[in-house]
Amino acid sequence: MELILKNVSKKLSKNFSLNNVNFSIKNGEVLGLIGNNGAGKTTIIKSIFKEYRLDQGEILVNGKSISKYDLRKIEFFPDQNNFPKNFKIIDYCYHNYLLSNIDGNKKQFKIRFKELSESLELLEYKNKKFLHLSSGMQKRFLLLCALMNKPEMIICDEPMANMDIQTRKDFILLFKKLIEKFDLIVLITSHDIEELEKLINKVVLVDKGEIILEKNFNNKKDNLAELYEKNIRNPKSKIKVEEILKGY
Ligand SMILES: Nc1ncnc2c1ncn2[C@@H]1O[C@H](COP(=O)(O)OP(=O)(O)OP(=O)(O)O)[C@@H](O)[C@H]1O
Repeated sequence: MELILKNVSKKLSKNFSLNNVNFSIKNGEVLGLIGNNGAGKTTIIKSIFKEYRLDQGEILVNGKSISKYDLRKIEFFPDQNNFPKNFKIIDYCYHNYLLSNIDGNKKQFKIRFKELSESLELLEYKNKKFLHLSSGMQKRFLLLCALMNKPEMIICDEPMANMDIQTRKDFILLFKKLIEKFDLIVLITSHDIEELEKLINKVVLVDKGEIILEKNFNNKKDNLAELYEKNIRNPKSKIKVEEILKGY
């Protein structure tokens, strides 16, 4: 699969637009989409999932305009706050499975669920509710759910938010293994540059709604922090701390 964003533009407000966004991602690539808060990363992801009508440009899969069928092969790995935690894990996974796999049935679901939960060492927790699990374990289950439909691509927006240092390290290690095992294409956003470096082999820098760099990334040669500092326009903070604290 190859996903291409071609001259994508979308005005969200008078203060923010995506401007002529171009980049691509294909088999074998794990792409880190990096940028400051408000740079437009989530807007790009929402555009891929057709949440916005583009003002200009197109999103192509294997050379054709992205379709609902293509989107069934792309899984979104949700942010921690974006799913109902009162659900039993197995029920949440089943609902998720049915939503994105209209041909799926319970028997196939059970086989796949057992296989994945065994390899992720999660089988014994399947009847627990999300809210009774640690943050790290919730993420592992969300990964499991995302893998249920054998996606070709996974898109993750800040998957390591709210994780402590060790949980983040464990998550990256596990995710890396899963990417290799299932031959996944991955698009990931994260502000955790240090962990991200261990995962990605391509980097796209976005700044103020524009793509300012797209290049292959080699963890042994390249340094993400350097690339970021060199390329991203980093205006002085607009927040005047002394003024805010005046009177306290
Ligand atoms: N629906 C919307 N209508 C108007 N403006 C929006 C809307 N959604 C987001 N924005 C604005 O668009 C800009 C880009 O937001 P976006 O969420 O894409 O940034 P981001 O790079 O994902 O940031 P972060 O790292 O903080 O998650 C921000 O200024 C945001 O306030």
